[in-house]
Amino acid sequence: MTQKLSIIKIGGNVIENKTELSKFLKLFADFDGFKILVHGGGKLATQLATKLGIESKMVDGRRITDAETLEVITMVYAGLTNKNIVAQLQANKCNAIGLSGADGNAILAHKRPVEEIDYGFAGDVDGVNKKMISKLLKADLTPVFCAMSHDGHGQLLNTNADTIAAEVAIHMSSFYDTTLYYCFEKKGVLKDISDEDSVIAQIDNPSYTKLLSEGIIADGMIPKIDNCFNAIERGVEKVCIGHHSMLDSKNELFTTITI
Ligand SMILES: Nc1ncnc2c1ncn2[C@@H]1O[C@H](COP(=O)(O)OP(=O)(O)O)[C@@H](O)[C@H]1O
Ligand SMILES: CC(=O)N[C@@H](CCC(=O)OP(=O)(O)O)C(=O)O
Repeated sequence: MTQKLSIIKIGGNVIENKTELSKFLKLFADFDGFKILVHGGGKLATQLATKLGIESKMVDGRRITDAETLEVITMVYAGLTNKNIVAQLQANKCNAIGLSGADGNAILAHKRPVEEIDYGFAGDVDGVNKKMISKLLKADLTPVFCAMSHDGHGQLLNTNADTIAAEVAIHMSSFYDTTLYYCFEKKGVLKDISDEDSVIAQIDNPSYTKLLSEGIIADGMIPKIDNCFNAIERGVEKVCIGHHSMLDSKNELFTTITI
């Protein structure tokens, strides 16, 4: 029987809130089975960039990553955020190991070609070192990935954390039955953004098209759901979007994405 693996992504609004982050990390540490954590941290990067006098530019939810911005995000994602999360997981008796995509050649990418927009040092994923990651899991280590990949020629690249989570889940699904969880500050995909309890239980391709045309799904939720469909279409068993308390088995209110 194929073993189960959970890939869990935690969003930037939770990372910024110390109390909520610590609640989430406790749930994550107690979560049964093989697991991998992927974290964002875009908001913290924007805050540090502002303090340093560097303007942050986003296009369609993606950061334009020039050389200075790459330095900031490396400090924030692979440094401060990743190491704080790992230390807190260790305090919860979860033997976490923090990784960027360069560590152990975990996530290989290429710099996004310049078309209408030059995203700078933004990476599109080409491959995931599933053998290395599997060895870590079997050694009882829990990988914690930040939103960074590399090109194999010495260049670090910025890759959206939702995409890192989907790509890791897709590649690991040749070894494991994988479930991908997108955890954030809301209870799921909402029918009415002002009503926290209006969670849509299931979204498939036709209902997604309708929700998009009605403007119910917008902003950062669009690339998130695109990543969900990509994952389901490429071998991931199950994809859920929900509150960061979703890892509590008592919590049954969240959104499931199906084809
Ligand atoms: N229908 C919807 N239901 C829930 N959130 C939505 C919806 N439409 C847009 N959003 C927005 O999408 C955001 C989540 O996307 P994003 O900020 O990229 O997530 P993350 O915090 O995981 O990085 C929510 O904070 C919310 O403002
Ligand atoms: C290319 C790109 O846009 N990368 C993202 C990576 C961080 C991220 O995805 O963080 P959240 O999950 O908290 O949004 C960025 O720099 O904002």
